[in-house]
Order: sequence, then C-alpha cells, then structure tokens
Amino acid sequence: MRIDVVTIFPGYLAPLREALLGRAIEAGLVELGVHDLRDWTHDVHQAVDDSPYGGGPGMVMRPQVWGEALDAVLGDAPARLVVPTPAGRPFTQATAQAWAGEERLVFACGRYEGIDQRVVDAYAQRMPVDEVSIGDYVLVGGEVAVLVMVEAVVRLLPGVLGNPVSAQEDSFSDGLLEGPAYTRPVSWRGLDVPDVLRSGNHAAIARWRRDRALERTAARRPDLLDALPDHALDRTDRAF
Ligand SMILES: Oc1ccccc1-c1ccno1
Repeated sequence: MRIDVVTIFPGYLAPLREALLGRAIEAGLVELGVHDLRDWTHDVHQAVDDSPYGGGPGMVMRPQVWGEALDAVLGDAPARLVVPTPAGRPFTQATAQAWAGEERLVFACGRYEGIDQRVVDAYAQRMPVDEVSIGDYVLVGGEVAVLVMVEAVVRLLPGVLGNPVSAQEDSFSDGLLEGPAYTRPVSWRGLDVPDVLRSGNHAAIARWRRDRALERTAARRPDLLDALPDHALDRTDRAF
C-alpha cells in the first residue's frame, strides 16, 4: 500500500515512521509520502487560506493550492482520497478494514475552517473521496486524525502485526468490545486473576471471555449490541 499525506505541518506526521508503522515501511509493506502543501503556493507569504464567502469566523483553505498539490501528488495512479473533517462520516473498524484493501490512500489534512468544498467535489468526479471523522469532537487540524486512521489501517495489512490473530480478535472484530485481559502475577495488590483463566478449560475460558465482552459492551456501548445481527448472538449471549 502507498500512503500520501498533504499537510501544512509535515512534522506532525513524523510518528508514522516510528515503531510498528516504521517497521512496516522499512519492510516495504507500506510506502509513505508526506508533502508540504505550501510547496504549491506561489506568493511570498505562501498563503494557503482566505476569508470565507458569506462571512463568518476563521479562514478557508484555498482550492487552487489544494488542486495543484493533489494533482501533483496523485499523478495518474488510482487512489482513494480521504479528507478528515468533524463533519465527516464516522471512521470505524469497518472503514479501516475496507481501506486496508486499497492500493493507495491520499490524505488531505485541512486546517482552519476546512478546505473549500470544491476540492472534494472536483476530485469526487474522478475517484473515491471519503470525508471522515474520528469522533464527535473538534481538533485544530486533520493531522492527528490521519495518524489515527493510518495506524488503524496499516496494522491490518498482512505481515505488519507479528501475530495476525490479534487483528482478527480486535475489539469490534465480532461487533463487541474486548473484555478484560490479565497477565502475571496471579495476585497483585490484593487483586487476583479470575480462576477460570488459569483452569486450562478452553471452552470455559472462551465462554467467560465472551460473557465479559458482552457485559462490557452492554454497559459501555449498547449501540453496538443493538447493531448486531440476530445470528451473531446465541441463547447464552441473550442473557445480556
Ligand atoms: O476537528 C477536525 C479538524 C480538521 C480535520 C479533522 C477534524 C476532525 C475531528 C474529528 N475527526 O476529524
């Protein structure tokens, strides 16, 4: 997979070259390009924004600059363009799974009051464009959202995680939140590891883990339970 990010703060994306993601890049599983939007300005101030038509607070990012940048970065290779925005569709594990199958993702990091809408509209005429939100809160720019989304996607690529089973047993992979996890010591500050996890009874352990996942999901994210298809819950599950 090739990932390109266009931003006015390239340094914000430095963490993408650390740890797991950095190793994926070194292993050739991912190619990463980070591009400074200001490289496509032509004025002495390197202006990337302007006042909003219709008035209102803040500034809007200029379509001309974005158009030149995206044309240059995209070239002729097919890609999915992703624009993080608080006004976007929710980015979920399902989104990450879908994007993990893409050959190429290009992220456009907006700041200020956002990017002139015509940029999305123009590129949507020739490629898939997703305006996505990572949550119901407002950030200063899209860079942090890109860090989140790139990590969620890249970890799903074959060969990136040491143990591919981890990704298969993620929270949300079966529509539920993951339950609690424990490791040594068996007793810590008067708190003990649940006996069943040390029983060696794999069926009982699997049941206990499912029950804790259902319990946690019912308590913290009842919306996920409501969204589960009927066949996803067996009779024992329905106790929650
Ligand atoms: O709040 C933002 C500002 C710019 C770009 C993206 C966001 C955002 C907020 C939540 N998800 O994305």
